[in-house]
Amino acid sequence: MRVIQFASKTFDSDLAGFCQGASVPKDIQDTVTAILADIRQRGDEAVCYYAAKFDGAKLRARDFRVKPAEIAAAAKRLPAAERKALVAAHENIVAFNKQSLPKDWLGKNKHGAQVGEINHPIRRVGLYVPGGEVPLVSTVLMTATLAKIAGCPEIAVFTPSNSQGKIADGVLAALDLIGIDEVYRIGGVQAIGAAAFGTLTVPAVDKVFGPGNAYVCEAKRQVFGTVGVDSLPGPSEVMIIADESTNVTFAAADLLAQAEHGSGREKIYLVATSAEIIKEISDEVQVQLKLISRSEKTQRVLANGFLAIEVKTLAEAVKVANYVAPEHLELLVKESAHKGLLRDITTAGAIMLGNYTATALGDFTAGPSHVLPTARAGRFFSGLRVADFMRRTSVVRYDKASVKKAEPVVSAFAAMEKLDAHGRSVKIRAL
Ligand SMILES: NC(=O)c1ccc[n+]([C@@H]2O[C@H](COP(=O)([O-])OP(=O)(O)OC[C@H]3O[C@@H](n4cnc5c(N)ncnc54)[C@H](O)[C@@H]3O)[C@@H](O)[C@H]2O)c1
Ligand SMILES: [Zn+2]
Repeated sequence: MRVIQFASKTFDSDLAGFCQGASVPKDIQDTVTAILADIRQRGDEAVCYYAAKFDGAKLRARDFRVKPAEIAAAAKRLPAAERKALVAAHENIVAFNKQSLPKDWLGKNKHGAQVGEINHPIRRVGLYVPGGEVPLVSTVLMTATLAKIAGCPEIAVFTPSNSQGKIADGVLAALDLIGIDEVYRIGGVQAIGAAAFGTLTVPAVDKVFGPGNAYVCEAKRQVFGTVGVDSLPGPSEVMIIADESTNVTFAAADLLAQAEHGSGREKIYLVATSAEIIKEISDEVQVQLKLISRSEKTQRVLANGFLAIEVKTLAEAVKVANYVAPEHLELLVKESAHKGLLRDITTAGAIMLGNYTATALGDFTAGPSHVLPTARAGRFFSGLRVADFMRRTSVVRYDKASVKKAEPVVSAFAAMEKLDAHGRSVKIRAL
């Protein structure tokens, strides 16, 4: 862990330097470029090669697609309590995300012409479900549920297998629950490349979604333009803003929870109003580290990806949060400060309010998608919503009366832009 003070002369550059560590280094960028080029050229053959290299899985192209019977069997095997959890989480996710289903609208402009917007689901979407370190069962629900609400006709899911070519039962059971049967047991850069460029076995998609490690995230960035991509959700981040009212045990547990993802590139931030609070919480982190099962990988994040920041006021904490744009932001501060912080913090992916709101509630079951921007992309991206699975077309209809009203405006623009044919095309309708 590193501690810096907001008041220090080098604070801005220290913070910038630490955040820079969340961006993708040149060697990963180059690796990704090379793999994508190979996938584009050799298709399935290259996918097999990289699945063997990175996941240890000996797959033939005809093994990529998971058979319906395998999905059904996994769903059947899932213990009742786990199935119940999937259903409960799904209910909250559906209820939350239905709220943001974009609506078509039709109105009139100042000329009296009809104007409006219509929305359509994106025809074919590719969802990435991480599975390198641990199978992210919840990511199935946090992406596929939204795609279903949007009404995407084709939903293809990509997730890495283990070295035996197997996918975790929970992931397949979640897909079964949502009713998705196009599933490919391929992950990493090779999955993103196959989804974007298409191969003989994998038809190309129109947009790729979902979180992943630095390789997956960088692959999505590089295929942007060939296909659409969502918010570049990379290795997890949490920032906790703490004051004297913070529950130290809870705060330490939440820092450890996001450090445990295990890709090793996760970032955790503790912003506190005194050095004592920082010491109490970071000591407690060390105590609780002994209680969790993934402690070795988590320790790596604690050593390299843990920044504590001492501030004098919550106004300073706001400045830090707005710069970092953390994926998850826990405001474990006195209740009287909540309203002001919600007003002033404008870049967080998701805000968790009050001592009882663990980030893990949002990860699994609260309702909003856990697919959230990282590495400061929260400055310009928001968390995944149903609208991201849709595209919009604007519609305009003039009649003779309204075109007459618009003609002088068009003629003036046509003259300014020296585009005679534009002006003429409207003038002849207004005669
Ligand atoms: N931001 C969000 O919304 C969000 C949500 C959930 C999870 N996450 C993050 O997703 C990440 C999941 O990472 P993961 O690693 O467990 O799974 P992953 O599926 O994202 O990545 C695994 C794949 O990475 C590839 N890979 C690994 N090492 C490589 C190398 N040296 N060269 C090329 N390719 C390589 C392999 O193909 C492997 O299959 C975690 O960091 C987690 O924090 C983010
Ligand atoms: Zn998490």
